[in-house]
Amino acid sequence: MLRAAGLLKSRSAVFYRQALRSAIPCGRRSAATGPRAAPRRARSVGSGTARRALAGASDAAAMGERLDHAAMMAAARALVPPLTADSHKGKNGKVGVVGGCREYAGAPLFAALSAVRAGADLAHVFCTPGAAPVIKGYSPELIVLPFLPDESAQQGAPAAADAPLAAIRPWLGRLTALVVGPGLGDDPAVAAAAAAVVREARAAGLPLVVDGSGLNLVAQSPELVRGYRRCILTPNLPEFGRLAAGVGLPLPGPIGAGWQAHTRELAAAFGGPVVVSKGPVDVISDGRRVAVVEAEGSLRRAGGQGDVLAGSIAAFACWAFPRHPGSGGGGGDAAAAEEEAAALMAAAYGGCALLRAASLAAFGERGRSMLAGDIIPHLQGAFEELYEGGGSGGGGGARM
Ligand SMILES: NC(=O)C1=CN([C@@H]2O[C@H](COP(=O)(O)OP(=O)(O)OC[C@H]3O[C@@H](n4cnc5c(N)ncnc54)[C@H](OP(=O)(O)O)[C@@H]3O)[C@@H](O)[C@H]2O)[C@@H](O)CC1
Ligand SMILES: Nc1ncnc2c1ncn2[C@@H]1O[C@H](COP(=O)(O)OP(=O)(O)OP(=O)(O)O)[C@@H](O)[C@H]1O
Repeated sequence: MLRAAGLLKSRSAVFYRQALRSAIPCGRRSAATGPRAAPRRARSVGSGTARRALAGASDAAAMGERLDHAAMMAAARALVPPLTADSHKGKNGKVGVVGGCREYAGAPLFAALSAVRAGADLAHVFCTPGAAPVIKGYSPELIVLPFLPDESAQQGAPAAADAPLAAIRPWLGRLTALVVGPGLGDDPAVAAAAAAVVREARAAGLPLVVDGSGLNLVAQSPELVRGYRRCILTPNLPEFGRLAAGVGLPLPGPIGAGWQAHTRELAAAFGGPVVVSKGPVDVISDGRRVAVVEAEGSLRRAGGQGDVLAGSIAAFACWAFPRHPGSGGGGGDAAAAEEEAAALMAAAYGGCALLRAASLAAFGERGRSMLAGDIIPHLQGAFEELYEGGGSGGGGGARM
């Protein structure tokens, strides 16, 4: 048993190291790290395919100031708070997740657990009553607050927002980042409540990560986040298309990675938020600059990986704005705006690189059976390897 555990551990460590090497874009790898030391397993050799598929998306670099990988990783690393003996509970981040309904209880669970596994101290899930027992039953770690409207109650959308907001409002002031959308679903009353929470969070300057169904809200009402600098939108390709339609940005041809080449334009159309366009590579832009996360990840496309990413980014967002002073709104000091945008880009990049490294390790262990939940135990080793200079290699066989 112990031997088996040790074996798993050392095998995981190999994958973290592979992930670290592949986190360095191909063109720079030989200069920075020399040739790959370890042979790659047959099932994790997809990066060439991915990069070919991505030919269009990487052109995004030509459409804005391209930020360097090493600089982005250094910026992400600089956000990570040291673990110190005088720290108190909450100092390293309190993440809220607005999401979870009867259909989708897994998405907020993945996001919230990933946030705490990435290093935030506390995670709260604001969900519907139908989702709460499932989430709570799965993890005693999470603070589960069933304050979103009951989907079965058929309330009118506008009126329904008042009571949920009143219940959630006192908690918002304690949070350091908020994820909106994983598993939120499309019930109008739930959507209205979530929109009200976004407005309130924005008014308080709370960093937001908007994902999943939350992006549908933003596509329908772009003004919710337009001009808000402390916001990261994390669309997959269909969500990217809906956001583009929402702000009147034309996209060429059918859905595909080529759309990612328009990430900078989409971010510019929102005029504040950072956009993370997920796909074969992750393209990140604040509307001016572009960073492309090309690290190898998993070949599995099991559902929920975006939720793990949203939670991971939220942990970095907590560290980017520890006490969220200021408004994060438009106008004001240009230097402060620049600094906020850079911090948010670094948070997004840090989360994307982490998710890819942990996915690669989970894929190495589970192959075709890999699920989103298998990634979460690997956040530890991936994090240590990428951001703390040498990992435990842990994760194999651990629980979420
Ligand atoms: N366990 C849970 O609780 C989980 C809950 N989740 C939550 O569910 C909610 C709705 O999310 P969603 O995944 O159903 O909606 P969306 O992302 O619009 O996909 C719709 C369809 O678009 C397609 N498609 C997708 N990607 C594509 C691509 N790259 N390129 C091309 N096509 C692509 C694909 O359709 P297909 O092409 O296969 O017919 C896909 O089925 C949301 O709140 C989310 O957080 C999830 O997090 C999963 C785990
Ligand atoms: N074609 C791809 N090739 C390689 N990696 C990918 C590809 N598509 C997605 N990924 C990886 O998966 C991550 C999540 O992207 P995905 O498109 O699965 O999000 P999502 O659909 O929002 O997820 P969820 O199932 O949680 O809703 C990306 O950040 C990237 O690391």
